[in-house]
Amino acid sequence: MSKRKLSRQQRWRIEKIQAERARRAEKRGEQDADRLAAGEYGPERPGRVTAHFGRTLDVAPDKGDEPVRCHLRANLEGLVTGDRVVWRAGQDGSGVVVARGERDNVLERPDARGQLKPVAANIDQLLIVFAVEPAPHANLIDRYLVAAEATGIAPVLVLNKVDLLPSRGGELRELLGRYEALGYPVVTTTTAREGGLDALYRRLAGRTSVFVGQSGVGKSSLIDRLLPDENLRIGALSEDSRKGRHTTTTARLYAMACGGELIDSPGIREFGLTHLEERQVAEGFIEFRAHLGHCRFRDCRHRHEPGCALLAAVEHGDIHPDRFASYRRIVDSLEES
Ligand SMILES: Nc1nc2c(ncn2[C@@H]2O[C@H](COP(=O)(O)OP(=O)(O)OP(=O)(O)O)[C@@H](O)[C@H]2O)c(=O)[nH]1
Ligand SMILES: [Zn+2]
Repeated sequence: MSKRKLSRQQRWRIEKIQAERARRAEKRGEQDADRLAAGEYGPERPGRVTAHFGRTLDVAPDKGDEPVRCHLRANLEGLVTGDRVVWRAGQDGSGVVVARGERDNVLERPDARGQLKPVAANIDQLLIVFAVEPAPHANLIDRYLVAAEATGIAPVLVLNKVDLLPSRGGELRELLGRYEALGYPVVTTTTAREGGLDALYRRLAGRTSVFVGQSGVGKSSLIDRLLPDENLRIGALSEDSRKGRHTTTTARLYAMACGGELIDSPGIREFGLTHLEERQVAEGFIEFRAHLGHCRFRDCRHRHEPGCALLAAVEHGDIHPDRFASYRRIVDSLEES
């Protein structure tokens, strides 16, 4: 409908609504200005959420700074650990978060009802930890990689307990070589030897990381070494839980001595294959991407279809048969669930 066709009454109503909006915005601005003038809140500053409990957040003004306990301005929702925010300091040592910055990415986990909920944001890398013992199945590594690819967060493979590796490296080294050839960074670690984490420190420096992986691979052992004063922090956590907060599911952002930041919670470590579409699984195998969309049938499921570009790529040695078998297993497991 063109403007000209609006009746006088409609025009009047629209003008009235707009005037009301402008008046309210002005009033809000005045209130903020008043408070600022009265010294109630300091100027706007950047910060990053290091923990959150409902509408209360901890915000670190800068890397490694002691966080400031903040509340959320009424119109803000859904902030998570790792979010970049704009906040203002109050006089009593607390603060108010007034805006959320753009997110590079967000890590989601299913809640009790199976619905995906964001738990952390702005993560540079997902460190997928596996170990010489319990030995990883290639399919398990692929599952993690597919899930990581679906989040858009760069995965890094961390092989821990290399002190248990036979001197020649054996099959596991060969397997890792295959992932390196696909372009995935691989880092080896051991907590059993001096200097066993040096390569990991270099990987962590200057980035925000999350550790994930199967039980028993050594995540806690690694994180204990990265956060030697974590006991203090665990103390802080139990203090929060006495107040009845759900701290066990709260992700926290820690500054590490090696210069990087770590986001961790028990829930995050269990990150795995969530609800994915068959398409996403295929796209999660990075070497498949060049071939996707080239099958004869648009709805090809890459099983026995004639003219399937993926099957042809396996035939020509462009896709490793183990990776293709792994893809099949993951797709089949989606159907079962
Ligand atoms: N030999 C050897 N053992 C290690 C190494 N790192 C960890 N371990 C041992 O592996 C076992 C499991 O380590 P955790 O750190 O508890 O593993 P986790 O991944 O945190 O396991 P969950 O808490 O079950 O998720 C422990 O007995 C550790 O002492 C390592 O580099 N070499
Ligand atoms: Zn196909």
